[in-house]
Amino acid sequence: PPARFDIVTIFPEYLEPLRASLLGKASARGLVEIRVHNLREWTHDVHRTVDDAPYGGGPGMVMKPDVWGAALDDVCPGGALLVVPSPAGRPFSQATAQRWAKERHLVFACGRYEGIDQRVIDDAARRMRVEEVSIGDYVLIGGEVATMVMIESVARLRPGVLGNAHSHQDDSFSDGLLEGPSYTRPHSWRGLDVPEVLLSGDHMRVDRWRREQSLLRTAARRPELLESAELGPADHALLAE
Ligand SMILES: Nc1ccccc1-c1cnco1
Repeated sequence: PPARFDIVTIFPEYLEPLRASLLGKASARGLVEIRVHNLREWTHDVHRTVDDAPYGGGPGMVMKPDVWGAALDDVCPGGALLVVPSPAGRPFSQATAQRWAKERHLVFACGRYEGIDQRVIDDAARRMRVEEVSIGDYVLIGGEVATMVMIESVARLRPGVLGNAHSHQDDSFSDGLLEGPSYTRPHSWRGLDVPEVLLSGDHMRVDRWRREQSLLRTAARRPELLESAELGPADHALLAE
């Protein structure tokens, strides 16, 4: 049965890229089902108002509870998992993607930066699971781009979506270290040569070199990952150099 992704947004055109390329093909093949809903369909007034000034004052606008409540009543049957992208959310990670890949039905509520009236989330939590999630510590205009990031990382884990090209150990994060440098032909390009170890045909040597590159890159760019990675004595010796 296809995994279903429903997205509620005031910028439906923002989600068009999900119809293109890989995910477009996957949905054409019935592996996933992506449906985009325009929040304004649930507005009550002639101006199709979706937000209003915040109680307590302050900058920006807050999205109206009655409009969102009507939309989620229609879009979220019982049993769906409601995802609310938010800068104040719990951090999204590959572990989150793995967990969500098991879900039949995910609904994404795309709100603006100042947020959605809290009662929408409190009311939804009475009848479904709700997760407020951040994709990183930077400010976006709304939740649409975060939603595309999360849908891509979840959909690619669904069987058949990536064809057999999908490497099952998950890229950079399989052993907790960053992926090192990659090379392909030609072996010399603009005066830059591929490290000769990779042309040696000595697989033990190649594997060891790749491990060293991952360790050095992780130490340089993401030292905090080293604490949770499984390092052997050779790894510690290299990092102590
Ligand atoms: N900045 C935002 C504004 C609106 C909705 C989500 C976000 C967000 C999600 N992850 C980081 O930021």
